[in-house]
Amino acid sequence: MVRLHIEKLVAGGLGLARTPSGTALVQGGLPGETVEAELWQRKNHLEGRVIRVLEAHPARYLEALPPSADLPLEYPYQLPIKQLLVQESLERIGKLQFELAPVQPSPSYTAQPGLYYRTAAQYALHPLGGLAYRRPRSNELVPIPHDPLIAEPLQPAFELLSGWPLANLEEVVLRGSIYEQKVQIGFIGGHARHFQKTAQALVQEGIAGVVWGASSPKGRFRGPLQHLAGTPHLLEDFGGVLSSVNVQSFAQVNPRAAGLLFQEAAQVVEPGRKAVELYAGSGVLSLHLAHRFTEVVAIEINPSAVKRGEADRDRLGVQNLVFVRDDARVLGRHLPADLVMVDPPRAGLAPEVLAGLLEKKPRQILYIACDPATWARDIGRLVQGGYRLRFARPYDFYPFTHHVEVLSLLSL
Ligand SMILES: C[S@@+](CC[C@H](N)C(=O)[O-])C[C@H]1O[C@@H](n2cnc3c(N)ncnc32)[C@H](O)[C@@H]1O
Repeated sequence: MVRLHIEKLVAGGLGLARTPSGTALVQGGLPGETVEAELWQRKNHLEGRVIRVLEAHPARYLEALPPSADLPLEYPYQLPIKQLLVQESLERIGKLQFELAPVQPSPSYTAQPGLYYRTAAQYALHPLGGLAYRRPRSNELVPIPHDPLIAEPLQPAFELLSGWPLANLEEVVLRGSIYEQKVQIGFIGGHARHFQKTAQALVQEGIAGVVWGASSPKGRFRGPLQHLAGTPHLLEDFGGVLSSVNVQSFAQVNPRAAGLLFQEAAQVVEPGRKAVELYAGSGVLSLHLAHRFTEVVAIEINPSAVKRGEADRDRLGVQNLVFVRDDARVLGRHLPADLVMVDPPRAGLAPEVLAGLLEKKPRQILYIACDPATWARDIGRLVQGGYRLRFARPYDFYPFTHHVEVLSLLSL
């Protein structure tokens, strides 16, 4: 066991500390804290985990939070940490000196800033009843009697499920809408036919809809899926664009913060003839930008997201947007374009996408990222390939966690 002083948080939410044997990256401490940690050797650095906090950060948040909340600090203190984390990722991984615009805080949903913002959450079922979280990087189940990160419309559903007998299930998923003040539930695992009656009873209790998904090694809702009861989707307001959301496909979990990002994205790009969005989900970003282009193509792999996007487009009367259900790696077929927008999963851009961008060289690339490390890697490569980074701003979509979103614009 060693005593360490945590200097700062780095990408991945790990605390960086210096030791006589080299740099250590530890899980569980906050910048400025003195901790006792156990360490082990990784390739070229030490890694570890905090066992005890010896001198806590004066603004440490002391109320109970779920284990995913790895930044337990009073809200205003979280923001400079995220700003620095993105800035340092860009310098260390992207090898770029560039001054970021100041972090955009999450808008408040209640009188308590930073809490009650998430409109989606997944829980495991504790063997002794109630909902539980899997501790990050382990299989340990931690019971959670209350989750102050989920938005208010999800709270009654959380209570209901906590006391409901839900045998033979692996996970429950919640997706709510602040706009509609309603919630959908997803059941994962077991057999759909065992949950028909439960689903109907939940709808009678006020749940808007229930969907079942088979447990699949490919991931949540990547196997067989069945709609069990109630409505198939909800509407949510993302910065003035009403977009459909459902439990089984991706949508941003902090709608007000995402709405601000989409609005700023629409302002920072130069208008043009054609825009292509890769990793488009249901195309909320394209819907925000469509009026600035003659033609917009949104490419997304998930069929449910494409279906929702097409319905949203028609409901909103947007006529210059087409969806293509395909892999982002086919981007070459849709270029040239004046703008390519990307919002990839945490792994960042697929090598084929990066190569396609560098070959076809669209004039502008709008890059939205949920992982600063892979974003910085990709930005570094695009800059090496001739682009200039023009604008980048961290957005706090995920208060009380180390996660941070980035909006950025590159051009030739
Ligand atoms: C971070 S989400 C962004 C969605 C959307 N921009 C939004 O804000 O709602 C990433 C999206 O990429 C999609 N996706 C993942 N891999 C893909 C691929 N290889 N080709 C196309 N879409 C992909 C996922 O289904 C998901 O909808």
